[in-house]
Amino acid sequence: MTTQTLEVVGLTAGYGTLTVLRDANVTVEPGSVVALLGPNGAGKTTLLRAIGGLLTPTSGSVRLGGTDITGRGPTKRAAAGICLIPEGRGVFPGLTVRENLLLAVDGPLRDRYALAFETFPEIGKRLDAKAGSLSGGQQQMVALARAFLPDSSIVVLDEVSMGLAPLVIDQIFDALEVLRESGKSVLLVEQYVGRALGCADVVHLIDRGRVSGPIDPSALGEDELMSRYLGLDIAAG
Ligand SMILES: Nc1ncnc2c1ncn2[C@@H]1O[C@H](COP(=O)(O)OP(=O)(O)OP(=O)(O)O)[C@@H](O)[C@H]1O
Repeated sequence: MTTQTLEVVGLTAGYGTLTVLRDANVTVEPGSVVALLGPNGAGKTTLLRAIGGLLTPTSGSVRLGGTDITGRGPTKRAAAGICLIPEGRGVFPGLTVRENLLLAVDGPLRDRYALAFETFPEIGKRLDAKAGSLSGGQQQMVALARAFLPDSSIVVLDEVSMGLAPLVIDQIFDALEVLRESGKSVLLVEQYVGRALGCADVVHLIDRGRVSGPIDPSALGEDELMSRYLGLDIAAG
């Protein structure tokens, strides 16, 4: 599947009468990694949910390859290539790894998940284990496996490193490079600012629902980023 440009244009969204996100503009170019950084409650998850079609905005649009997809639900967006990996381990602990993986595909598991198994060999070896018996890191790899499917072209990740040991976080960030190298684009929300700056081509800051314009992370060090825009209690991983 060819990766297309994802555009969030003038998006305002919230919950009931609460407006969380105001006039957000974010563009994810094909093959690029875009990081969205900001404090707790700023609206990061809300933006990702609106991109995934889980939340209907009050105004603005989401466009894929120039086509307005704002009115499409999550299933159609997934079919169009948008792969949302939500916060928390998105696995069913009582099902085996194989059963978890089969939820997202038809057809032979080994073919469809070839890139995922190459990237995370331990999950390919544990297909018959209950997902709940795996370590937290391995469960996150199972949750992430969908991102490696050939039909996932834009991968949207909400705090994938949450609660994981530093070595596992290294593995996950190496895996993001694999995604990029395979031609996919990545939009990620990440609490570890240093890690996000290390892999992102473009950064957007978000504070109280306001999203900054695109920032070139190489032009801005982590300290400057933190002090100029955030002033947050964010751990530098
Ligand atoms: N389902 C909901 N109903 C009502 N308010 C919500 C709901 N989900 C989130 N909110 C509120 O919207 C605001 C933004 O939440 P959101 O989860 O988008 O922030 P975030 O930047 O992802 O924060 P965190 O880092 O804590 O996940 C918060 O004030 C939150 O309380």
